[in-house]
Amino acid sequence: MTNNAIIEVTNMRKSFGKLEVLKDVSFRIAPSEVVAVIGPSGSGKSTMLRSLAHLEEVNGGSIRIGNEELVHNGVYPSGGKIKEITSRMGMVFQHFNLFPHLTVRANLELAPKLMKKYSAEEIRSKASSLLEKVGLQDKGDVYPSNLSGGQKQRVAIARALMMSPEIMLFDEPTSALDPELTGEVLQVMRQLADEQMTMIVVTHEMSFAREVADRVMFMADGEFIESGTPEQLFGSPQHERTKAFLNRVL
Ligand SMILES: Nc1ncnc2c1ncn2[C@@H]1O[C@H](COP(=O)(O)OP(=O)(O)OP(=O)(O)O)[C@@H](O)[C@H]1O
Repeated sequence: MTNNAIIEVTNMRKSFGKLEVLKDVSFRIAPSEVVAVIGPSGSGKSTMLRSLAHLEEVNGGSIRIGNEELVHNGVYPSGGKIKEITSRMGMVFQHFNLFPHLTVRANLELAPKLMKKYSAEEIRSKASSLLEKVGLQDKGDVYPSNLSGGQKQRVAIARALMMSPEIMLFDEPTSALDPELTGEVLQVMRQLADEQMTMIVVTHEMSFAREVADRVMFMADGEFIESGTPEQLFGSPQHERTKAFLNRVL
């Protein structure tokens, strides 16, 4: 898998001051793979994901996206290279992060307009088809404050898809939602998985990890302790820490 991995992380380290949050993290993700990252609160899952999207800068290690290095042995490239690499990834956050002063449609259209990636007409038609894809074709003119949490998160997913990412990163996308609204978001994510989108999903949603992920990675104290298919990880976890965590959450 080394050569065809779409994401390759090698010896990634990240500290906040004296707090070592990621300790020598290495993993590879294959194209179209759906990986769920699970683990206790504070174990470094968000930091790992945010580092991939360059929302945090690591202190050491390398991150390769496709054939390009976002960071090599802790050193970042200069110029527009970073933006070019991170534009291949879309990210969805726990708290949606929509622009409150923009309509749903304007939220979708902002980044591609700024990046001048498509013509105005293409942007409009892409926004319409993505709103339809997430079941919100009638909400284009509405402001985020008038949407439910589940609807906001579906807008956030559509917005991330506007730039035609090759990889989608989800940071606990359903954690801020009322339980009855998680289903509609997970449904959209399942559809993306079915369409062969490469996805890394940090989640507390064990049913999603079990049913949709190709692979589940268990993180604790800034390290990946164990990784396997959902059957392996949930059925016969090998490490005591994985067992203890699953006993607590299942
Ligand atoms: N910007 C920051 N500055 C200082 N410390 C931080 C920062 N971001 C995260 N941390 C700390 O890093 C550790 C890991 O946080 P992180 O959010 O990555 O964990 P997590 O596994 O995603 O947790 P959760 O499941 O609760 O979201 C925590 O101790 C957190 O307080």
